[in-house]
Amino acid sequence: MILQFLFIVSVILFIVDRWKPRKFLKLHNDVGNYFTYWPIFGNSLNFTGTSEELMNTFIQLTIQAYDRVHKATSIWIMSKIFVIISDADQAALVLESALEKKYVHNYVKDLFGNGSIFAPVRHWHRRRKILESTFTQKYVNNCVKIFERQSKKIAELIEPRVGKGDFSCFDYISHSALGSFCKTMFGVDVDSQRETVHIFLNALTDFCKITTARLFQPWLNIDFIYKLREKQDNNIRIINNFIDNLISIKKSSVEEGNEKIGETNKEEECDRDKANFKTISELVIKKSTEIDKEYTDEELREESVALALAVETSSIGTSFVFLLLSQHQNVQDSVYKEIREVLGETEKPLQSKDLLNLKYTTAVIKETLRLYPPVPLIMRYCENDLELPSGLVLPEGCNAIINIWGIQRNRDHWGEDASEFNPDRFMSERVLKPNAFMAFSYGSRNCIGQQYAMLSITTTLVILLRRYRFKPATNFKYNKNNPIRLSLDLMMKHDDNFILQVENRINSNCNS
Ligand code: HEM
Repeated sequence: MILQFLFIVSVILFIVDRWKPRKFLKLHNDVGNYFTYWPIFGNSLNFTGTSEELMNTFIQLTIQAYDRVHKATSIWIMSKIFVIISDADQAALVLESALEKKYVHNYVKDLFGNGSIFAPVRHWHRRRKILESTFTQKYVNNCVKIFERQSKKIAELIEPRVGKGDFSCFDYISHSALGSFCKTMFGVDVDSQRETVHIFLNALTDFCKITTARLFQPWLNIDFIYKLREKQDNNIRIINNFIDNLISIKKSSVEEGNEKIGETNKEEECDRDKANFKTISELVIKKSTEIDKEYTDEELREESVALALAVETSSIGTSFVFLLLSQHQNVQDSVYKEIREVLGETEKPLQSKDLLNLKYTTAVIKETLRLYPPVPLIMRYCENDLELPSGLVLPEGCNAIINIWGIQRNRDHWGEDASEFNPDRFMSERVLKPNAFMAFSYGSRNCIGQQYAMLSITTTLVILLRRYRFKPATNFKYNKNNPIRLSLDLMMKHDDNFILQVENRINSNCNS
């Protein structure tokens, strides 16, 4: 029975493979790649293997793109064509004109529904309007107190790791960022629930891993063979339960007149009152009511799950910054020096205006996100024919992959030293090509949380660098011949889980 089914499916796929639309065949002819094409599978067999191998395949496609007329490659994922764009101007046009994320939305909708990040455009307009009115610079400035408190908790938690050799900083950072998110989104403190947070973050990571595998290897969607649906359903259940629980705590606290918001303590409440702090959930509900009708619990959950994923992106960015600082001691010294000069010796509460004055620190964060963008690619769907500046036409119905990784390392935009870590390039008045920095994307569907992410990363840097010096992990010095190992699972991470070492600054010799 199974064999018969597989035979019929193979015949159908073979026919589909032979009769691809002419416009797509022409597109592949104009763009193409150097990989082997397999009947039925197209290039998708190149995307099997570990998350690290997937990232390496992607890097190879980027290198191929640099040598091609349109600075792009095209791949067949079974019978679907994807054009991978590695030039800033070509990408900018696609990001401005093609707003749909149809292909990827199909794979993630069971979890994110119409949550803003992947939402179909008909839902996205309203969601974007609501979020945009919330994530203003003014609002984000008020979140600094929460970022500061959470970062101090990381500082306490890593204390036992001081001088004890290699450890991964990622889990500490990611727990803390989720803590900030739960506080800013719902006013709920989850710090005492480390195990629940851990299970939630693992489910989110596993969801991304399975989704990425399925995106590039569509046969993994045959559930009765691969049994991934059950795993994915379990991940979704864990993630939704966690968020639903936060929503219900928030709701009951509102009903009880904000008497007890989660496990908020008195001192924190006092701070919140001072800043007249409203949670993101309060603001989005208010805005949705003003626009048309109040967010349902389901809408609020979808948006919250999307934002939790976005916050995980920020944790990855923060961890890359620490990884690079551990490798570049001179840069770490300069950041520390700037922190002392701008913020002084005493540990006054941090103010966003001071953090925004940390120009070199900001340059270090941007340079890190340039070389190691946590979201290295974005998929968009072309609903109409789209002519790019190079003359290439992306026909209606094809998918474009914006190769943020490739654009941010393209020598045409960044010069011959494009793959070197040099924060000074963001200190100069004139960045070589401003739209080539796309870590937060570009155009009307760009990242809403850019200021939130930048301030939260800066706060964590300030708090941890004041107290600690970060050193490379044993026997690990990266260079051209020994690059940082990367993995790709919707987001890009360090495959060795951001391993480094930590010392007390007070005891370290270079304390200037
Ligand atoms: C270093 C951290 C971050 C990076 C690198 C990043 C990057 C991105 C990228 C590449 C996109 C896709 C945009 C597109 O499709 O064109 C995006 C979308 C988005 N991000 Fe971020 N993000 C970060 C942190 C955050 C944070 C902390 C939040 C909120 C708390 C956030 C909220 C969003 C939202 C809501 C969208 C969807 C925007 C839309 O579709 O209109 N992001 N982000």
